[in-house]
Amino acid sequence: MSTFIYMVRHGDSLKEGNERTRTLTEQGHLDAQRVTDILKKEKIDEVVSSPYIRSILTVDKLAKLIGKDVLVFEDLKERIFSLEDNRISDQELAPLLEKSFSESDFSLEGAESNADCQRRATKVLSELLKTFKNKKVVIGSHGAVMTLMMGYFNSYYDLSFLNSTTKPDIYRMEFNEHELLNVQRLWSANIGVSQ
Ligand SMILES: O=C(O)[C@H](O)COP(=O)(O)O
Repeated sequence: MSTFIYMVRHGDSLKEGNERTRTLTEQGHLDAQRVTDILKKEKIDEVVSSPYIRSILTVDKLAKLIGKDVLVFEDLKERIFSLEDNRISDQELAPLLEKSFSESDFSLEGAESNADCQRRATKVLSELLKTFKNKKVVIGSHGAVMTLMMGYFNSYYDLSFLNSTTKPDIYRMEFNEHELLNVQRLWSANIGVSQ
């Protein structure tokens, strides 16, 4: 038996407003339905999420479908890039990520480094692998924290991987206990779209 973790990066989100409460765009909501359609075939047992609304909304339809509540873990939130409550701009984020993926302890004043974020999020992931051994668990997540959790098990999941992912995205990780056996991408933007 294996344990399956499904990393789900949230869908397209509104760029204005508070980092914690920013919601999905119309496209983001449509894609959350596609995420649900893809994952309903997987016979998921549990749905957990980052506390940020855009992640919860991306996996919430699936949780409802399987009759579960979304279990929210504070330490699954996105890496804290700056002390500001609002979104860091793409222009500021790109060089910050470059530096962070080459110096894992680097952070802006008072914020988190890649190493800090990876430590707290993999602690939760480790607990989930123990608590839900041999089950299938969906995690509503974000680009950086998802990459750092995946990178903990395999260094292939680095900045180039992060830059290659989409919003939303889905990766199925198969574990034997705490050993990562393989990863498969399940998201395809064309699923459910008539050609
Ligand atoms: O997944 C991510 O990269 C973060 O949550 C930020 O995404 P957003 O700025 O599109 O919400």
